[in-house]
Amino acid sequence: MSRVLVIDDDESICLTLLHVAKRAGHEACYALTLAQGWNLAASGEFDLVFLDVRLTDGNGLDLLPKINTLPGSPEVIIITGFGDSEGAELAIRNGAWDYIEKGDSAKAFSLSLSRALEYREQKLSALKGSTVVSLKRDAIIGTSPRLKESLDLVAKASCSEAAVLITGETGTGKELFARAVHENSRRSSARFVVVDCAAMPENLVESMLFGHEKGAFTGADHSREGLIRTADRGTLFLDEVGELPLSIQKAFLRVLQEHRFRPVGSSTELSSDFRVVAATNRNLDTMVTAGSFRQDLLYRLRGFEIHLPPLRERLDDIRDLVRSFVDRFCEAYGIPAKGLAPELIQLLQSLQWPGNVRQLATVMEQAVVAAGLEPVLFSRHLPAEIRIEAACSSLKTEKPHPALPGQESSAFDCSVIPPLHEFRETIYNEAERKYLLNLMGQAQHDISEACRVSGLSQSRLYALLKKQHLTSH
Ligand SMILES: Nc1ncnc2c1ncn2[C@@H]1O[C@H](COP(=O)(O)OP(=O)(O)OP(=O)(O)O)[C@@H](O)[C@H]1O
Repeated sequence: MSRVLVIDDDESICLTLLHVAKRAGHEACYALTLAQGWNLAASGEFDLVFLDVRLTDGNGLDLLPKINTLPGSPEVIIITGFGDSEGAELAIRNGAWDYIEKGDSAKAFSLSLSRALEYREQKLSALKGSTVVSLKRDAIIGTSPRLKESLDLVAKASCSEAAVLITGETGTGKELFARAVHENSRRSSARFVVVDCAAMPENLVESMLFGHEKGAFTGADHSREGLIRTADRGTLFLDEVGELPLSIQKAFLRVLQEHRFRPVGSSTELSSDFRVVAATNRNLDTMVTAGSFRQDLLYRLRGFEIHLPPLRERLDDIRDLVRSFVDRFCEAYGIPAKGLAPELIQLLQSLQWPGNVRQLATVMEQAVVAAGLEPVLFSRHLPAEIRIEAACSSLKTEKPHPALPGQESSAFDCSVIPPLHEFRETIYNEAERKYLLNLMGQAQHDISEACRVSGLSQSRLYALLKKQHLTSH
């Protein structure tokens, strides 16, 4: 059960919201002035405040920053009258959870209330369960239980000297976590040396890792220190370790065991006190079975294994990640910080994210650019392909279910319902694009033929192709 406060000078609105909150099983009370409201809110006992904008004794938005600094930092939903939506957008930018209009139905009030309280519950339980408070993790964003399990392992691995293997899909943050292991270890003042095993030409891998003497091979004009030596007293990060050629795997295993190696063309052995952290998005066990990865090396690398979950399995983190990316890109583009509409977050949480956090960052950069100076980011600012994916995934979640007596069965039963005009526009656009692709394919890119088949004029056809970013040839 949560505690809800309504601050509004219209008593009928207060009573409606009180009823909505109580029916959902929460305790609720109301205040008809800002002064009274603040007195109640300052007790710090509320989880959620419904806050009107225009009250007889002042503007609700002026109270928002004060409410945000209260110890329990309750969620705030702004109640707006007709024509106040600009102020409401500003409110979201300043930390309000959502805004609702006075004319909205009680169902809309109750939906907004339950979403805000659900978010709050997750936020509080994530804070409570935080066992890794002492870990330096500045760049790693997220509080989901799945992410925290991985952070716990970082904390454990950082206290040890054992090798660490970080696994996970592309873009899940493997390099970020590898850096966190280094930064939290006793080696943090020495270097973190990245070896991109996928990007090293096979004939140079050995000399890049072990170094070489002058004249060791054609083109070796100078002797060069290898990356293993550079990582002395620090951490050697083998990114994409699954791509390491088999011949080098054998030599590297020996270095891992003895911490001694011989640069190419040298007769002297050198030593290096490095700690290895490796990462891969491949299944190394399968590679071992297939004979393309050495079992003994895998055994050696797996001192600690940290698996990073894909973003779709920790959707709770999306909000914080988006907040951080939007702030970062606004700063980079020199535009004022933006608020985030809850419907934007819900849409982002409905997607699969095959490129994980990296893909989310790219999408948010595009959205920030598209929104320009608008103060709040909405889903309409997202790139078209993302909105289409969301619309299609909501179509796929359609599940036939018998209608309850007196209730119509819903055509699109999905958790994220976009506004109808947005949904319609997305589907319409997708259909139009498919039509044009088929049309141009069938007409073999002959414009006159395409016009004949479609009944479109040339100028209209060109305009449509341009709109859909399709070429006419
Ligand atoms: N939890 C996170 N918090 C903040 N940023 C993150 C997080 N996870 C990943 N990123 C960002 O996403 C991008 C990709 O991360 P990173 O390069 O570490 O992924 P990766 O798993 O090593 O990817 P790949 O397998 O493709 O090399 C980086 O810009 C990184 O800063």
